[in-house]
Amino acid sequence: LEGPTPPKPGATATAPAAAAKPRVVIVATGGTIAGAGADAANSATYQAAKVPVDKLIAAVPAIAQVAEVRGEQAFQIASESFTNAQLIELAKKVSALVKRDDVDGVVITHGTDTVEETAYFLDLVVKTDKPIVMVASMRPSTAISADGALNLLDAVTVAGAKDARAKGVLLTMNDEIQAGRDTTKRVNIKPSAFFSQWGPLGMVVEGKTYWFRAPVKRHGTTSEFDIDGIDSLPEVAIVYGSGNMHPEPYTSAVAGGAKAIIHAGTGNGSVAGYLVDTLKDLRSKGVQIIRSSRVGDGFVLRNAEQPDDKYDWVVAHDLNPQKAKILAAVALTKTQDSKELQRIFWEY
Ligand SMILES: NC(=O)CC[C@H](N)C(=O)O
Repeated sequence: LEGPTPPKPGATATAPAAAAKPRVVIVATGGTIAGAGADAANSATYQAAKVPVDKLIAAVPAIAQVAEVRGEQAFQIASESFTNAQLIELAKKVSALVKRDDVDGVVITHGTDTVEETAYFLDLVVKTDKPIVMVASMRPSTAISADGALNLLDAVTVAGAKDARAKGVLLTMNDEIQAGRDTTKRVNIKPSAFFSQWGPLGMVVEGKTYWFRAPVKRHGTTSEFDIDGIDSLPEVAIVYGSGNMHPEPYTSAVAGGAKAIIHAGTGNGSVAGYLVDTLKDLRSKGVQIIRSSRVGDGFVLRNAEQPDDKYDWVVAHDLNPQKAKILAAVALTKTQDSKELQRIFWEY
């Protein structure tokens, strides 16, 4: 019988090197994931944006097994208070981080209320294939069955995963990996708050990613937009459709500086007959009219319900009003041409 090959004379035995852990930066912005309540029974009554990032990381020791992490406190706010100025500041910070050789991925802790807007904004303007993963929670850290700790661990896992590269900005919550472009807050009181009509991209379970689909819309390195060249965003207003409307919400939005109006229309982005002249008039003054829908799912068809070609209006494709607002603002930094705007709404 042959035994193991004896080492060659002069060779030194070395232990196999431990695989280097991915280096992930956690950029904290506030929200419920950093929230604290008076009592463990307070799952919905608490103050958001209280716990600093280093404490969030220290509360999940398992993170150290998954990645080498460090935290940066960008803001400490509830996400409904995000303005364009903060969106731009955050995107520039993330853009600088992903350019560094010592950063493999970025996690952003955020409030759930507008995380879908921030996720889509970063998806459009940060030119990178490195994973950028949004994370949030529905229960504050002090609550029984708080969801933030596992969500954060999962987000770091995804941000450090090679197979998460080039998939656009992601959102990791409730074991699911959602596309930042598609995902939207659908339930305002349960940990299963986020949903995409096209389904999650994958799941993260016990430190492993499992993928089922990939985004086809332009994002990251395939996007024509770059935060490094954007210093401000134009005003875009959303007007919510219902029965018995009046023109003033549209006209006063424009008087307040809106360069585009997202019509969150009924059904397939329909417009009340008595409002059509108001919208045509605003378009003739240079305001972009973009038809989205107050219905959560589906997509608005061009020239269905209203003759968009004739009126020179744009349709928001499958983007809900708040996502359409983000894309319109980003697109208007580059073009004022409605045909270009429509092309962008098909491609992103
Ligand atoms: N679950 C949450 O994060 C909501 C808290 C708060 N309104 C925010 O969006 O920051």
